[in-house]
Amino acid sequence: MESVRLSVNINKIALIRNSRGANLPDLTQIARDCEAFGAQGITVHPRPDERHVRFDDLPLLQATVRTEFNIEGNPDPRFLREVMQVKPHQATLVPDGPQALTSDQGWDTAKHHDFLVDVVAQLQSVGTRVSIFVDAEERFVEGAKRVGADRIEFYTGHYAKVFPSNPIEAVKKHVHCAKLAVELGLGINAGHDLNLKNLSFYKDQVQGLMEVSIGHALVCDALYYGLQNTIQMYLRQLN
Ligand SMILES: CC(=O)[C@@H](O)[C@H](O)COP(=O)(O)O
Ligand SMILES: NCC(=O)COP(=O)(O)O
Repeated sequence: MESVRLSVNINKIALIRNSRGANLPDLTQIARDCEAFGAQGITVHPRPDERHVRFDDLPLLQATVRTEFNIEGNPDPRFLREVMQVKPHQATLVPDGPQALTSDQGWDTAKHHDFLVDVVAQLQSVGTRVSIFVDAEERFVEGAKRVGADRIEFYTGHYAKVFPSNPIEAVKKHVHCAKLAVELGLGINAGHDLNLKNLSFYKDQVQGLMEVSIGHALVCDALYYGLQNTIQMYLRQLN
């Protein structure tokens, strides 16, 4: 069985860089190093205020990343234009509003059906695989299939909150919806607040999981263990 791929989200590295205005740390070097340390993908999530990764980072990262480049975000006109120019391997559509502190829910794929059909088709027309960020609810998974997505990404923020007190309850809907996604022929990614404590349980329970994207906890762990060790520690959870 293939192991689950680790895509490192480097938004928080960009946040540090932006706090001083110069190019330290160098985001493209970080992406290169993450890959050299074992990351199987690089994820970024440009937001309208560009407080993390900026839109002008995207072409440089596309030229740098040798594994899989995944751009996440709300497909407003600017996001869609920039991502279609860059043509990453994967785009993950996330419904965050412009003021969102961080992602806190997935799409209502029925309510936004027509919009998503259009955006998914546009991105696929330039060769980009499209994943849709959803909560683990049957109706949202079915809706993702209906809009033509290639994959779903399960929002794992709620899982991460409940996991410490009740891991089985926390993962229940994900296990169920993953089976449905596999039946529907959708690939499965997952992310948000995954960490060294909750990752291996999630991976063991959720059959069909292909990829996780992890940023916040991984960057926090790297402050203590260093980036190379930390990436290896996350990879061990996935193998
Ligand atoms: C969709 C998702 O969960 C991630 O893209 C996350 O939102 C990134 O987090 P930050 O932008 O808060 O680092
Ligand atoms: N798609 C989730 C992601 O990229 C990272 O989320 P987090 O680990 O920063 O919470």
